Amino acid sequence: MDSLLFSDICRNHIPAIPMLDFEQSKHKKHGFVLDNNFGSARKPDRRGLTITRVASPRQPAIVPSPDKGTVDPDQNHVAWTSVRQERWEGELVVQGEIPSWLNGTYLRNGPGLWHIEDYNFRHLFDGYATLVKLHFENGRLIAGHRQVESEAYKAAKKNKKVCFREFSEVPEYENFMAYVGDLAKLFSGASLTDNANTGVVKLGDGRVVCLTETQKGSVIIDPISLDTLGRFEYSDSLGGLIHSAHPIVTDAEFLTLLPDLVKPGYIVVRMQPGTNERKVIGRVNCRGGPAPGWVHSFPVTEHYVVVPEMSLRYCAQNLLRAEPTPLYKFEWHPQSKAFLHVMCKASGKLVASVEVPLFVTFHFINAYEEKDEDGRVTSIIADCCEHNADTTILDKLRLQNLRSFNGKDVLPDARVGRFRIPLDGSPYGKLEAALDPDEHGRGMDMCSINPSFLGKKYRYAYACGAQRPCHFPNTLTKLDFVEKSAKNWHDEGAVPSEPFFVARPGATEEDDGVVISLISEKNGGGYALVLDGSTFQEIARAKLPYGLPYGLHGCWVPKK
Ligand SMILES: CC1=C(/C=C/C(C)=C\C=C\C(C)=C\C=C\C=C(C)\C=C\C=O)C(C)(C)CCC1
Ligand SMILES: [Fe+2]
Repeated sequence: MDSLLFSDICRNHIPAIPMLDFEQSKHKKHGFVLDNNFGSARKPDRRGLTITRVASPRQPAIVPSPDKGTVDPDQNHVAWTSVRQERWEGELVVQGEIPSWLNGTYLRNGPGLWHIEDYNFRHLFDGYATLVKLHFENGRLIAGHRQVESEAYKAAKKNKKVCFREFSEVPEYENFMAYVGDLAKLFSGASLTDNANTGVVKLGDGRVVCLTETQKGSVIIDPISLDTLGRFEYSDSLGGLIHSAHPIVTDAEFLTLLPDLVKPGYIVVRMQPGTNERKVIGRVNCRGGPAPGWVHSFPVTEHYVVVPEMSLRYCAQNLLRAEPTPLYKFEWHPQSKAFLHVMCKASGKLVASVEVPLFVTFHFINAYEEKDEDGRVTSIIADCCEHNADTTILDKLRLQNLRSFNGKDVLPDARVGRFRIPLDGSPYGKLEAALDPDEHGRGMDMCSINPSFLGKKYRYAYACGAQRPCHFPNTLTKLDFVEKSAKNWHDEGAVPSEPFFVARPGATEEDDGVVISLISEKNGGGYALVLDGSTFQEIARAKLPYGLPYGLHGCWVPKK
């Protein structure tokens, strides 16, 4: 990716008028009618009421409703409202000061379009991938967003309906034979989605890839224009349908897990920069069953890969079903227990496999090796955003729940779950909270660390916490595992996305850098936020011309 002068980017950038918006295509989507300057949008609410919502922050988005007084904006929070047009780009006015050393692009991926025609999706994870960028250069900020042109998204636009199996949504079948035909395609993975809506990574060779949990949902994008360049085709013959949505990516390597749904286990693979070929490091056989546990993410240390075997296990039948079950593609098998397996990166040898207390996590934070006075590795510490072994968090992420906050404190408790895995042959590992969950309001997910401390003993992590009452993580929090304390940032009624840490070039202190997040405001607006990584105080913000839907994970593409 050639470095562009800021002036080039500004010159080439799309004028702040939507290039192509869902509303101006020949079919109205949900009746949105968007004028050209983001000034307003009118949307029939679920009761057919036409709400005129003004994007201007000066006017409240609360509007009269015939049946129950004012409609609280939380009923239509912009975080849970589909992105309003397909793409946009423009320079933002910065309040405060962006550090002059912050030069590069923060990309954030997420499921930002939750309807096709008049059909609303069921779950947060069903949305079509919406890629957002914040390009920082010499204290200035260009923002933009664009839909990722997956086959699933293009087919949905063309056929005006869901055509591939998403997280909870599956295509409607004309008849039983069509359903049978789709089952056959499912075994080949053809009917599973490639809607790469979960994360985005910059490979060591500079290619930028959007990801989801299907292997086919690996899509190469241009980090400047946000164009979809094509599918990332793996050139090996490892096969399988699923992989971890959070590979471990450094300039030197790419590690991921391929769950084996046939013979329950995990294949640990490595891909070198500049290639598309994954090579097997080793294999872990599951100790529980009937299927592998969900591996949305996993941690590594300097020398080991930690393979989590959660009791929330894939369910092949649920992958086939026409209707979702309460746990979607998964089943909860507490009697099958939970395990952590430790594999040596160099040899692929299994060096430990311990039973641990039941846990539910999407996101591991980091892991590191503990050594004795002779430098021998005695145990491994692995930290995760742990939901107290409670699977109801998946239901809380249904869009109906996210869009109907009534002020009750319904967000299930979560904590930093710290595993201690002994490497002395002991059969059991420990799990406890790394700090008092009340330090971060007992909300915990969507985490990041200083990437220089990946796999190493670390002191700080950044995540989303909770200021209660709430129904979704609504704070940004900086966790200090030495002081066992947290600093919290909160904007009343706003929904912040993952706090992403970017280290200051040349920094030696772990928290010397900034934390970037995109905030969806209660009034329907949105802004980019930059916090100081050390003080966790706000140093800059820049309002977006329109509110953005919630997003999941990002990456940093430094300016060369
Ligand atoms: C899981 C499978 C699929 C889809 C996965 C997708 C699209 C995304 C998963 C995203 C996750 C797990 C995000 C977690 C976010 C957690 C949050 C915000 C927690 C907040 C709580 O406090 C496929 C692609 C359908 C294939 C089958 C498996
Ligand atoms: Fe994730």
